[in-house]
Amino acid sequence: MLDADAELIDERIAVTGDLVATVRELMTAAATSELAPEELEAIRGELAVLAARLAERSRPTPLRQHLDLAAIDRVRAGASWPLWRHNPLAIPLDVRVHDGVASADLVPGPLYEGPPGSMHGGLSAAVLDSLLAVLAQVQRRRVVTVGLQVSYRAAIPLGAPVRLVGRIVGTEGRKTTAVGEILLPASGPGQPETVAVSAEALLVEIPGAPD
Ligand SMILES: CCCCCCCCCC(=O)SCCNC(=O)CCNC(=O)[C@H](O)C(C)(C)COP(=O)(O)OP(=O)(O)OC[C@H]1O[C@@H](n2cnc3c(N)ncnc32)[C@H](O)[C@@H]1OP(=O)(O)O
Repeated sequence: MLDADAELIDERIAVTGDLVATVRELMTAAATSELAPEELEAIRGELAVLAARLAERSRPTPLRQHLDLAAIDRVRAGASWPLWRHNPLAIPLDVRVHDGVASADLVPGPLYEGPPGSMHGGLSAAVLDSLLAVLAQVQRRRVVTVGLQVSYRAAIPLGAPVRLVGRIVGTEGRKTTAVGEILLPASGPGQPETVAVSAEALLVEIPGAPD
């Protein structure tokens, strides 16, 4: 690949990431705005123009950064992995892997609501699935999840920080078992974090290099 091509791809990845981050802000603002109906209708018209402009040239699926062998080496050296940066429907996570433990911080926003005021269980499952799949892939295995068992132990309030952690507990042939948790902050100094959600994933290696 020519240097100029690589620079263009890097620029597209960066600019699209920033664009999608702004779209996420827009999604929250649209869903929660209390402007007058006529103002909302005017804004909708402006946004429809922008949506059509973006769609003038498009790709079949979202842009994505590949967790390939080079990226895995960077993560193993301490870089975080910006998961789902380019898909506004998914929850973005900066995944770190240190001493075999994957972790990420998250503040559930208004769009993550399931039961009133707390996080949707399917979204909790999705973030843990993603975290554990990245962790397995950082072991240089290209994997998909074939099973995910989730236990909801405490509600996760919206707007407050939580911590995701995951680790691998077993590997047998093509199969990897990994466990993860979503932790609520400790209520005070010396207090433990509360496990709000725990999950166990079974991941199976599929042919091909990690990507
Ligand atoms: C950047 C990277 C990070 C990306 C983050 C996002 C990742 C999100 C992760 C996902 O959600 S992945 C999407 C959901 N998963 C799928 O779409 C997988 C669908 N399933 C398949 O495609 C096939 O089942 C699969 C290729 C995984 C396996 O089919 P194979 O024919 O190659 O293998 P086989 O069926 O022989 O299974 C291999 C082993 O896994 C076991 N296995 C397969 N499916 C299972 C299952 N459902 N439950 C329990 N065990 C299962 C199976 O018993 C066997 O065990 P043994 O080796 O001990 O015999």
